[in-house]
Amino acid sequence: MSIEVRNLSKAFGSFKALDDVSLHIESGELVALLGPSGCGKTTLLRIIAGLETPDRGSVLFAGEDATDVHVRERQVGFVFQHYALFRHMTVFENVAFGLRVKPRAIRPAESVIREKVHELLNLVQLDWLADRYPSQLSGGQRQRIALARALAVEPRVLLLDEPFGALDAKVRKELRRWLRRLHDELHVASVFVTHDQEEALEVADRVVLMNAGRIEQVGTPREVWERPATPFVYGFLGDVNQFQGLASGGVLQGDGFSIPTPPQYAGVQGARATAYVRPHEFDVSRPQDGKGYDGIVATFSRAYLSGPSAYLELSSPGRPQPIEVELPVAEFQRLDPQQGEPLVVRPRNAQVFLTA
Ligand SMILES: Nc1ncnc2c1ncn2[C@@H]1O[C@H](COP(=O)(O)OP(=O)(O)OP(=O)(O)O)[C@@H](O)[C@H]1O
Repeated sequence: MSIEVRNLSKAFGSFKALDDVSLHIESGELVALLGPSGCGKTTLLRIIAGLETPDRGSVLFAGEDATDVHVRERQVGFVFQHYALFRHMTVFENVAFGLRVKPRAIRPAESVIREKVHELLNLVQLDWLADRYPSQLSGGQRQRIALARALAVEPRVLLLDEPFGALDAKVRKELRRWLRRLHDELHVASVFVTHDQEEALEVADRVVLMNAGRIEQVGTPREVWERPATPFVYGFLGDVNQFQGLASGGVLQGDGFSIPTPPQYAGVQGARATAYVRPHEFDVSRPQDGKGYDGIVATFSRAYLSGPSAYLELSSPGRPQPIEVELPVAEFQRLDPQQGEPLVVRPRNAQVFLTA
């Protein structure tokens, strides 16, 4: 079932937690809400769930207005980071809970409940833990049981708020791949909140980048990574170097470099602009005596190797931040820079935004 939110706004006192947010999520899509702490991700999820009422705007499920539908009738399944299982109930009883509390008229027979719970426990691959209590499970197992419990009532949409946030990095990685496979089997619309960009880019069909109550960009992981729409998205998704300059006639002229500006800035004359360059988007060489060079002269300070890459830090006069460069290890070894040595770095690729 598809989810649509239209022009949602929500304020807490004078603080705008959501400011005119619109979004469409297709049935079968797994969408990540990604952004820094406090940007409104959870508020958006809670409004979709029906746990929070918007000041303005509407929520539609399968094209029908659900804004005033009570949380119990929305058929949403949700899993929160600290959504504790019932401690006094076994795993089996936890998963069965949502079915057992249904009104008598629509409550399934005991035999149907048993079958359904075992089916769900098999789905999350933990049927062998049915008789245990939550305190006898690992954190990852608890989250998978919480998910099984959310799925028991056959939700039309699945909402997950940092479901793996409290777990260590290795377990998180396993669980998010597992979530992807599970989502593909279930084919519901799923929305999960995260502030971990790697998690969002790896798992989601589309990523919604949020900042200060607004959506900055919506796109596939590749689109948002390769073509960030705003400086905020650039800075949020991975490391990036910034270079100030003046944009005129289709070119950003900076200190020692020039970079073409996007077509929409072709007519701009003498506007202040910033170029965003990822660490792997530089060529690095030694300045050659007597020749002019096209590039930024910077002093090599240090480097470390990690996997196939070398990460270099260079300083340049007038720049408070070092320039961060990533080179293939073999190239770094060929160059073999010495500490304090001047090098020339040249952006191969950059995205330019006018500076407000
Ligand atoms: N019930 C509330 N009363 C007052 N302020 C609230 C309430 N709920 C949320 N806020 C504020 O609204 C803003 C958005 O909160 P929200 O929980 O949606 O952010 P988030 O992006 O999910 O953040 P995090 O990643 O830290 O969970 C925050 O500044 C928060 O303090």
